[in-house]
Amino acid sequence: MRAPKPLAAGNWKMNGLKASSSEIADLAARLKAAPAGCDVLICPPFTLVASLADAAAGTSVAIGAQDCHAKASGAHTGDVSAPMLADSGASFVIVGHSERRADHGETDADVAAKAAAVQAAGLPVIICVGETEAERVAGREVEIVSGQLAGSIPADIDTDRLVIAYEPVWAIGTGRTPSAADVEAIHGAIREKLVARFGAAAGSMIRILYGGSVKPDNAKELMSVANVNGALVGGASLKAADFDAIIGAWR
Ligand SMILES: O=C[C@H](O)COP(=O)(O)O
Repeated sequence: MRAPKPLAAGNWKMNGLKASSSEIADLAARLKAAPAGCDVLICPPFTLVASLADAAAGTSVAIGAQDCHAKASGAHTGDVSAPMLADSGASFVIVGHSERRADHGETDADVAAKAAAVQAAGLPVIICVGETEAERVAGREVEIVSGQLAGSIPADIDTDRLVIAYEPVWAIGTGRTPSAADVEAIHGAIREKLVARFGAAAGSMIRILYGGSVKPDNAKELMSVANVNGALVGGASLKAADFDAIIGAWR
C-alpha cells in the first residue's frame, strides 16, 4: 500500500523578526546538503513570507502562511488573502488552528470557507483539528474531531492538496503529549473518517500531521505511530537546530 510522504511543518506563530530569517538560511543550507526523507515547510508570520520564500528558493524548504481571509480581495482592513499569499511565494496555507478558533471565534464553516479560498488560489491547505483538555477528559475527542473534520473540509476539496493536522489543544506549548497509543487511536479514527468520505484510494493518501509539543526528543516515537504522516511544530520550529533534529526522525 502506498503511503503519503511525510511533511515536517514549522509554525512560527507570532514570532520572528526580519533578523531571525538567518535561521531559515541556516536550515535551508543544511537541507540542501542533506535532503530529508520528508517534505519540509516553514510558516512564518505574514511579514516574513516573501523574504523567506526568496531565501528558501532553490532549496527543499517550502514557505507557507498561517491563515488567510476567505475572500480573494476587497474591503477587509488588516486581512490577507490566499492569492496575495501565493503571490508572495507561499506554497501552503494553514487554516483553522486552535489559536485562531479560540482568539478569533472561527467556526468550522469559517475554516471551510478559508480552506476553499486557499485551494482556489492554487495552493494546498493544512486544516487543523483537535480537542480541548475537558473534551479529552470526557472521552469526547473522536466525536469532537470528527465534527471538526465534517464541518471544516469544504465539499469540493481536492484531496491531493489537503493535509489534516491533529493538534490536541492541551498539548500545544505545554510540553505534554498524548501517549503513542492515544495518538494511534485518534489518527486511526481520523483516517477512517477520511476514507469513509473520500474513498480508500484518496483517503489513505491524505497526510495527517500530529502537532502539540513535538520536540527533538519525542519526534522519533511520535512520528513512527501508524497514520502519523508528519508533524506540525510550533516552539521547536523556531530554532533551526531543533527543527532539523525533528526532521531527523525521517533520515
Ligand atoms: O502549530 C503548531 C502547534 O500549535 C504546536 O505548537 P508547539 O509545538 O509549540 O506545542
